[in-house]
Amino acid sequence: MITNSNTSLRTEPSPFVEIRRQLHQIPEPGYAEFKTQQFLLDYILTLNQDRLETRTWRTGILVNVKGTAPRKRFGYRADMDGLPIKEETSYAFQSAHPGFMHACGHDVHMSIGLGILTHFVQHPIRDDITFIFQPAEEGPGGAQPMLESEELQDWMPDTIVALHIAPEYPVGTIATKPGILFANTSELFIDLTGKGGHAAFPHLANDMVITACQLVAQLQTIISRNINPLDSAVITIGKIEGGTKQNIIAEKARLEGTIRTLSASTMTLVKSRIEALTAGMETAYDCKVDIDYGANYRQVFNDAETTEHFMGWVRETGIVQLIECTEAMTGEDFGYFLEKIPGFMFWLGVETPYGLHHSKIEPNEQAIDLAIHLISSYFTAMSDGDQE
Ligand SMILES: CC(=O)N[C@@H](CCC[C@H](N)C(=O)O)C(=O)O
Repeated sequence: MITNSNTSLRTEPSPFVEIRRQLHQIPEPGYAEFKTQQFLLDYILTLNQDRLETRTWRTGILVNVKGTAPRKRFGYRADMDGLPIKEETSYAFQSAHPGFMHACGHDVHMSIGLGILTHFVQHPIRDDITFIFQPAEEGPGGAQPMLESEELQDWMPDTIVALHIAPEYPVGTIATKPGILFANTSELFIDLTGKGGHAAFPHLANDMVITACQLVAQLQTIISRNINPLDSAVITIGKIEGGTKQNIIAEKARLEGTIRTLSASTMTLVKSRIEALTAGMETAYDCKVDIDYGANYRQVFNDAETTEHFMGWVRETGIVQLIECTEAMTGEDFGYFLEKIPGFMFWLGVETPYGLHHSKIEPNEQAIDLAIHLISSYFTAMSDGDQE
């Protein structure tokens, strides 16, 4: 049973740690966050509804907390989906969905969202706040269609904030910077079709396992030989599939990966090199290559004025220690929100030895209450600071 509490006066762990543990047990893929959506809706219904309005959009949720005399609107966005990873944590509250795991902290992001929401139900401010629980961040990307959705238009924030857990930073710290924080991304799916055959007669077939191996190695030469060493780009092939049996030459193979760049022009360059290399493979290995770039995300670009103001406020209040970080090659479809709405994303320190997308990641839960307090205090200060 979930109960809510006053987040500003808390001296012991809040119920939002327990909420995170419950969310952790029900990780679901993008646009299939049905249980997660229901869990969040059930919790929201436990709150006093006087100032609340709730809408659903696909498997996502929008909540409006009405201010007392609104002049503007703040926004907090949390992503909802899990990853296809078999969990290997030491938790007693492991995933109940075999083969799926919250290994990117979205359970933490959502529980923090509910904590901030609870705070403002209990301590309303002058201004309105939109809470955006967004599906499909890991793919195919819920941010862009949610931004364009009818449901969000009259609750569009004037300033928006999101956070992402950071295993490498201690609890009690956050890290951010004005400008680019996360990279441009593009998914990459390459299907190779050759000619299958008997393992003993390779000269009569075109083996797509061999072609796939060559291609994986060649793709890395784009990074090492085509990209200016002072620029940055990543190509990761995270999955290879090919063939049917050990003594059958593979007719088909498939590579699945992702491209990361710090500029749109470098993304164009990487894609044109992939196309040139694969055209060469078609000739060299007498096969057919089909490329699909899947979901593409814009860079996460923090608005300079809003971010610098937030960083100054964090230094002044000392609620957490601020680290001015460099950009990372992670991707986030929150970049679409930041393209339209001034705001920022920051890393939340949850110090843990295993990184994002690792089956053993165990974020330090003490960061949950701290983040609730930080964002609640920030929105309150921004709202109070504008009083005439
Ligand atoms: C924060 C984080 O880990 N985000 C994901 C976003 C994935 C975008 C897309 N599905 C892709 O793989 O390119 C990341 O992997 O950085």
